[in-house]
Amino acid sequence: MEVGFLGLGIMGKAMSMNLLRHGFKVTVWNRTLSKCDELVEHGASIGETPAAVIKKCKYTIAMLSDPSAALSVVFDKDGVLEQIGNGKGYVDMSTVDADTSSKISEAIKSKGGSFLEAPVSGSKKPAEDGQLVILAAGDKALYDEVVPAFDVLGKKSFHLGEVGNSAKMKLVVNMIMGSMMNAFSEGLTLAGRSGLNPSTLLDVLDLGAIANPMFKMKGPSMLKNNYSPAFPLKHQQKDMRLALALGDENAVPMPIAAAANEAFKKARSMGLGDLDFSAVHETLKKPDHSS
Ligand SMILES: NC(=O)C1=CN([C@@H]2O[C@H](COP(=O)(O)OP(=O)(O)OC[C@H]3O[C@@H](n4cnc5c(N)ncnc54)[C@H](OP(=O)(O)O)[C@@H]3O)[C@@H](O)[C@H]2O)C=CC1
Ligand SMILES: O=CC(=O)O
Repeated sequence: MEVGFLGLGIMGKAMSMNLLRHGFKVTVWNRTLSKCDELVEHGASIGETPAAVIKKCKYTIAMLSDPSAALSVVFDKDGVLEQIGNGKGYVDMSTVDADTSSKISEAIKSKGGSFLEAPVSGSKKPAEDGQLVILAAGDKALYDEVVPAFDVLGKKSFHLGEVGNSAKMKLVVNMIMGSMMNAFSEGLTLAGRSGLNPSTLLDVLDLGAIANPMFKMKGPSMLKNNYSPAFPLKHQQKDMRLALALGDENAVPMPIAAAANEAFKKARSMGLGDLDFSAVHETLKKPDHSS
């Protein structure tokens, strides 16, 4: 199967590498074109523009940072819309809001193409290991056609109905995750400041009802102040912001998510946006008055 891939950030690189490893022919494009080189070494071809990739491939996947990137790659000059048409499918796996996804869907369909939104749960490691959870919605025939690619990228795929449903599902999931990360950071900090060993807290948490892979994976590196990015904090804050807007639309009070969003904003203001989202832990540390 031949696929195009737009966006080779943390996720896109891992996902397209995975497709190559499983025998897919992959044509890649990235805004910073030099990031294509490593994929080319592993057998990928390069498309000079999103339009060139769409022209070449029957199916194209996108994995871009945010709504503005997702829209730009479709609507701007040399974008997806210039070459999409009958018989071509576009699958946007970026995390965006339902409105953005619907705009893209309508534009693609108006040109005769078919569209799926398919954001994913799971981070850098699950992307490398083909263990993502794929939340697809939109054209069911396209979904059925790209299942072989989803089977390589993920451990489970859902088709959630009409476009917008997957965007919403993904935002709900990440709203919960961002709130949990803040509670976890506060717990680690409180343990340390009140004279407990935070490592022992990790062991205790892992044995009880609130044990989860995120605490287990992130806890030890957070205690070492290691925030090497798997899921960049700026993207988690974008997801909190979009989830809060969804809450606003639906008149759902979300005081915990709102507080978590403020903490992620504070972290961004401290210059931590490109680090892992667990770096929100740093917002709780005492200022250093030593200098
Ligand atoms: N990392 C993770 O754990 C997960 C991330 N996600 C979601 O997946 C998406 C990608 O995340 P991730 O790979 O981590 O992000 P990165 O920041 O690593 O990569 C972002 C990608 O978007 C591209 N991009 C940004 N702005 C534009 C633009 N205006 N036009 C064209 N391309 C642009 C970047 O290109 P360039 O290289 O030129 O900057 C890069 O390819 C996000 O929506 C994120 O929320 C979902 C699940 C897990
Ligand atoms: O969106 C991030 C994730 O880990 O899922």
